[in-house]
Amino acid sequence: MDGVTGGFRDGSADDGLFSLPATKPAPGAVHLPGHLDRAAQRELLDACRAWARPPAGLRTVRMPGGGKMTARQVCLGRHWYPYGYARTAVDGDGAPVKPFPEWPGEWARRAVERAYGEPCTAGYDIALVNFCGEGARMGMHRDADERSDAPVVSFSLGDTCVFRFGNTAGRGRPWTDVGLRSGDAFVFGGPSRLAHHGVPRVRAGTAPPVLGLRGRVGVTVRER
Ligand SMILES: O=C(O)CCC(=O)C(=O)O
Ligand SMILES: [Fe+2]
Repeated sequence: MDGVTGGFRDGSADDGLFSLPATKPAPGAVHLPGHLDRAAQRELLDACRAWARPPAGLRTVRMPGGGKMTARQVCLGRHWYPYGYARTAVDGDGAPVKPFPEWPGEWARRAVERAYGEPCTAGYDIALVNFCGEGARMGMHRDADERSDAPVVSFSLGDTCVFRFGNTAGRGRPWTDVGLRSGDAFVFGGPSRLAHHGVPRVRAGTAPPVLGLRGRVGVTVRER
């Protein structure tokens, strides 16, 4: 058993919009289960499939220590590399990064408004799309390369993952393991904006069959 908050529910059920309660694993961190309905999930996944194509498409990220990230990534708006943002895929094919369309920013603002119950005017302009195939994971890290303190919004598609949400002091405990299912949103801002987080596990085969996706896609929307 993983120590997953609230347990895992049947990934084949379509719970519809807003049917499950939001939870707050840390101050400023809000999990919104079932935030995107199936139609929105398909729309976002179709867009991710297009964004993943070259030029400046899905790539393997090499870390300065010599390791490789097991999640593969494509960026919109600005290209993230360890550790900064560039206008071109500096550690990929060198092509200009694809533009960040207005709509994922609008989706992110809506998620923040629902999470915090107040208007959000953040000028979202970057998305990092991470694809976790078989066995991929993401180590504990902070999203610290943005100048803005606007909340980060993560949208989940495909297989359910364990999202480990920790603290600002370091990579270790205390943390809370949250099961993120396809369609969930997770907002972290305010005192949790620079909290460590990671994806220690993806549960293979739990994606909604209608998406036709093997693995998990996480889309994080940020303001530079
Ligand atoms: O996939 C997610 O939900 C989070 C990904 C993440 O932490 C990141 O892109 O920095
Ligand atoms: Fe992150």
